[in-house]
Amino acid sequence: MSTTTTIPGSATAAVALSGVTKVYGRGGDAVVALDRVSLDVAPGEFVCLVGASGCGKSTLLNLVAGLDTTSGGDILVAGDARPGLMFQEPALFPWLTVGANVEVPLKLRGLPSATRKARVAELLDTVHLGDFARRRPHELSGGMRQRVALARTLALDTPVLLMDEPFGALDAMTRDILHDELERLWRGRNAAGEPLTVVFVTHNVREAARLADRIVLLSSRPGRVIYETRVEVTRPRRIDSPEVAAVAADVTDRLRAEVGRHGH
Ligand SMILES: Nc1ncnc2c1ncn2[C@@H]1O[C@H](COP(=O)(O)OP(=O)(O)OP(=O)(O)O)[C@@H](O)[C@H]1O
Repeated sequence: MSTTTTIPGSATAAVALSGVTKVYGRGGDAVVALDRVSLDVAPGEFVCLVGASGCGKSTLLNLVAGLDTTSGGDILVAGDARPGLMFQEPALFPWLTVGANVEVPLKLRGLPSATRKARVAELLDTVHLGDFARRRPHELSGGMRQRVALARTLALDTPVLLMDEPFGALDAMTRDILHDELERLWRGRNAAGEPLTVVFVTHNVREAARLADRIVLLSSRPGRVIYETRVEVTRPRRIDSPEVAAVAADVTDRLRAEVGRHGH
């Protein structure tokens, strides 16, 4: 049915889902992945989506990204740009240098060469990879490759960043550093009056409590919003702080109860 649309100049929500349903397949084989999900994400807000495996988190992001169409309901995304999407795998072009990878979206946007070079340098500095422009992806660590992927996504100059378990494959220390960097970058954009709205999917409740303004818990399949909580812990946060642990414990209890009810 309907698909992603643009909200012209909307000041209220950067992303708005209204009664979104997604059914894969037909007849007896049909799988209801999402069931009437409604969710408004404010401009500049950082929302983490958590839920049991298979509850439809990736489906929801893919729908907002416009990679797939809904079976019912509406999704509205503010602004002209398509949302940027980042996955667990950085999916870089291995034959291109780091700089050339980041340049790809700028080329696709038709920007002139000098503008592209300056923007690539700026973006690589933002993710602390200013000295690595001429390297190739295989010469970098997993965390560095994910930073390149982040720089490439930011090159879209999108106001909406959709992140699907982006740090799920990284070790705890690297993930911790990338949490700090993402938070710094996101806060910097908001402080500069260029709001960056983030919808971040994770299995890791601690990670959600570390990063989110708001955590949204989806039920086991079919995914529905069953709980939301604002994370009031002062930023910058530490993943091992008692305040973050307390938020994570609350959400984990609710997630356990949900998984217990459904057996998955
Ligand atoms: N293309 C597809 N065709 C049929 N079923 C699908 C398709 N994509 C996803 N599904 C099903 O829809 C449900 C939701 O999948 P989705 O990947 O969105 O969940 P998820 O919450 O992101 O899972 P995980 O946490 O394990 O990554 C699952 O039962 C999945 O098997």
